[in-house]
Amino acid sequence: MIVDYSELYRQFDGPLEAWKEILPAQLADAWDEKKNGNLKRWLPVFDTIPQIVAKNVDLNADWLKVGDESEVSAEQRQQLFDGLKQLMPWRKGPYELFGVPLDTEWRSDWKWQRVLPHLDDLQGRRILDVGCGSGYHCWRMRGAGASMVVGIDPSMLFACQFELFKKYIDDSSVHFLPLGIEAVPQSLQAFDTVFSMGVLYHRRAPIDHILELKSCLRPGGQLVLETLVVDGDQCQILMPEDRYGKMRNVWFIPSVDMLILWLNRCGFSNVRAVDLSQTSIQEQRATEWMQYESLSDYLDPEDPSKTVEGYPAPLRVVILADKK
Ligand SMILES: Nc1ncnc2c1ncn2[C@@H]1O[C@H](C[S@+](CC[C@H]([NH3+])C(=O)[O-])CC(=O)[O-])[C@@H](O)[C@H]1O
Repeated sequence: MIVDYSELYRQFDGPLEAWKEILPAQLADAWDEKKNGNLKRWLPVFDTIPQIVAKNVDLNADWLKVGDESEVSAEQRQQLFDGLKQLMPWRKGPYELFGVPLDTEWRSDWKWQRVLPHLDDLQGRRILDVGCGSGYHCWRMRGAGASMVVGIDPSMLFACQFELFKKYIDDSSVHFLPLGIEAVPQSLQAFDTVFSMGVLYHRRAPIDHILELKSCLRPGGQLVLETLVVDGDQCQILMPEDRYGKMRNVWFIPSVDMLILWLNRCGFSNVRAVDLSQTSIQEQRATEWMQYESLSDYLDPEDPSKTVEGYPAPLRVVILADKK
């Protein structure tokens, strides 16, 4: 395993003790190269990139800034560039690593700008970010004052991308666990804020997902739920026949009012939508660092208000809710 989790275990106290008991086995399994063949391709990157710590780090910069160009030699910069290339595709960002601009498929900073102003102050909070991707938002949460951030995501590519940045950032309070939400013990009630952004529509059982998120929160904690929605009233929901915007695994896309109903039925209070935004082809697009298809290829070329399958184009809501 390339990651030393001893600091994480040290910080997992109080209600997190229950998870600490099973975590070592879960993590060993996730990092098992026999079970995930791609790790053989990605892990060697960690032997070839410069072994330094960044001096100039700005977790509040939209292009998350880790190190200045002046902190590395031309040779080290090339090693970094090559290492980053080996960990493509880069979907969630953007970052700037020792002067190398990493323009990712998503402008995840735009989502953060839509979310952050509405949140309970993150200062001193323990946060869980479910489906955290490369961990871009985890770093931004820490930049906004969180005392500890735990990001979980079952993608081992995202895990490697996160660990590459973690190598250079001298901060022991942000952690990535390469696990799905299913791996979190029930009734943990350990986090002050739980984020689930871009995950709900991938879940076959959305109500169970909401209840899982709730069980991670302490009483009085805040849920931040960001997901795809469709226009319509409390009775409206879209279940794609097959793909949605060429994405597999899209199950339920409710209206905002239906989503609010779900959260109320799950026992949350103060449920409110704070942002509704159409995803633009400026926010999600192919770049040098993600050269596959992106949003413009998923939309009907004749009518970009629809996906290629004829469904409404991606519209995303941010909902906040309090656990009683
Ligand atoms: N069972 C699971 N448990 C946890 N995560 C999962 C699971 N299954 C898939 N994921 C992860 O959920 C993330 C969803 S992406 C949102 C990223 C970020 N939050 C963003 O808002 O930009 C949006 C998208 O791919 O449509 C991916 O990284 C999956 O690996």
